[in-house]
Amino acid sequence: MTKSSCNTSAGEYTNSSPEASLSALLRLLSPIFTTHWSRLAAGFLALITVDFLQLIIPRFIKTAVDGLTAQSATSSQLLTLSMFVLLIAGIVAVLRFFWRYLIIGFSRILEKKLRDRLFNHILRMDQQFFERWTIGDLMAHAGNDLATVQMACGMGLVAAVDALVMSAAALGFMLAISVKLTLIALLPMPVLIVCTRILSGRLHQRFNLVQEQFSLLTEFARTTLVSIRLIKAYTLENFQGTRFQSLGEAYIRSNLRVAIIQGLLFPVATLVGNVGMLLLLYYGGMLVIEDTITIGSFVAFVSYLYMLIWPMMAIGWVANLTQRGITSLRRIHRLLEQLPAVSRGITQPLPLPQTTIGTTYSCRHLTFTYAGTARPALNELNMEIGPGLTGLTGRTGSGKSTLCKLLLRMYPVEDGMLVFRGVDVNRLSQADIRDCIAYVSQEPVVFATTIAANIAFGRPEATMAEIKEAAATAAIDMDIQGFSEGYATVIGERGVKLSGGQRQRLALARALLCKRPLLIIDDGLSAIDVETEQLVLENILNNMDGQSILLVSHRVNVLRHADHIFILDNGRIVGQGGHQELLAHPFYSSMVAKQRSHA
Ligand SMILES: Nc1ncnc2c1ncn2[C@@H]1O[C@H](COP(=O)(O)OP(=O)(O)OP(=O)(O)O)[C@@H](O)[C@H]1O
Repeated sequence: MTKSSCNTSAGEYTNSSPEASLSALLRLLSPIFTTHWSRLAAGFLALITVDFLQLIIPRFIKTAVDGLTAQSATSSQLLTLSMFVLLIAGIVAVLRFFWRYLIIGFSRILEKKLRDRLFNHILRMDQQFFERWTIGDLMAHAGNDLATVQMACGMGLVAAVDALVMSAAALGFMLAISVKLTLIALLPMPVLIVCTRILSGRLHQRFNLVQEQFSLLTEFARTTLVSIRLIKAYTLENFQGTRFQSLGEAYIRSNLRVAIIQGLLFPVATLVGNVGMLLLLYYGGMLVIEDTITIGSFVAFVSYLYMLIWPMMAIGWVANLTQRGITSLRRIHRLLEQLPAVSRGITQPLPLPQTTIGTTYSCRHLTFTYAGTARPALNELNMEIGPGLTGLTGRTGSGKSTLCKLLLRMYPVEDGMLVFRGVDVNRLSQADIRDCIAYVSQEPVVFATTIAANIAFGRPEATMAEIKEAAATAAIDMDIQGFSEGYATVIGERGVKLSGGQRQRLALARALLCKRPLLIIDDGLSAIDVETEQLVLENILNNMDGQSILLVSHRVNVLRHADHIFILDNGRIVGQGGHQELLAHPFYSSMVAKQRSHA
């Protein structure tokens, strides 16, 4: 892996990838179409049958009207014709249900399959990806883009086929009655196509704006509720309330702008259709007077002209839907094309060496620069981690968390810089390495579920006894017993029912339960008082079974237990050794002095 791949720029993920060709987009959809071809075929067969049956009805009406004008129609003939019309209407109703169920159902299946694929793909991405794609972008892909593709592959396809069949057949019937009259009646139709194209384009734009306004509104409500304590502390209730109100007003305004277009679309179509009807009435009437066509043909012609209005509108609508569907599919395709930089180039990972002794991790001249920054966050680091307790300390911003994230394979590193159990990490699968590591982050992540479920997050199959054992090692068991519902206590959104120290110990219990060979605690005990921290550490050390622990801390009374301590400054190792040795180190000795005076 080259250096440039470690410094992937924002453009590499977002803009610089060439636009996907239509054939690439088709390849994305074709497996879904192929799997469900029989469902689609049955749906379109029902749709086309409905179209033809609808086209037959005016023929019956023509026969009836001609019979009536010639005064040759009998009541039994009229009854038979009515029964046929009724029968056809019944079949049309049943078939309409089926085409909708089959084709629109297919478009929902397609949407679900794309959504599942997208979701699973996003889950596999690395940290660099999440720094470049915002949650808003990803939600837009999962929401708007998928909905647009679903619409294009559902109603868009229906409208296209429907418009094609209906317009071709209606035109055929109209031409059979009178070529001249057909041409005259169709004169206003191009206006209808253009109007629908323009109006439906505007409708989509305005509808997108409505969706954006709605996202803003819900995101604002979400962030306000999440940070409610901060808002109360700064007495920002009125301020937030006013901002919410103005966002709500913008949402209403954009909805009204949509309503204007919707209000215009059908009246315009009817108006243009009626102009056609006006021409038909005059010229068609003249042809009846001249006896060129019968009254029945005239009536049938009127029905066919009405039937043409929808396909003509559909042409403009389908063109917009297709255009939007392709744009959305391109965005989804671009997202699916992204590969986690961490595993880029690893086609056949080597098997992970199995070992009974604690996991060893080696950094060899490890240098790492975050994308978009000039200065390396880690510079020429050489260190060995494990077995036993390894301490890591240093000033804030010195690169401690960065090192933890690299060990967790959240970012790519150059070949040979990180070696796990004797093998270059770039030759191993990311999942294999992560399966060996339990991680406690600086900011504990807790879920709005029970305490037991929070602890068992990494091992959902763990027994209650195991959960309690991990909680006892993390010295949180007593606190949990204090809650009226014990381990079944639901801890609220982001663990509001717990103190900062309790949340940290909960996160630690979760990591301990996984019993993985390497435990990384990135300043994960900082919110715990010194005595409890001491107790937790002793518990962990007493329960160690050949494991390796990397403990990031600023506290000497914790670090003193480490077999080896590394001191980082500006991304470089500026000191290392045991507690006693480091007492002579300026940074370490000043830390000792400060903490002694605080005690
Ligand atoms: N995602 C990122 N993108 C760019 N720079 C980053 C990113 N994360 C961290 N940095 C920078 O890398 C440097 C090291 O940060 P890091 O979080 O590793 O420090 P730390 O030693 O863990 O600090 P602390 O003790 O405050 O947690 C800092 O200068 C920080 O600004």
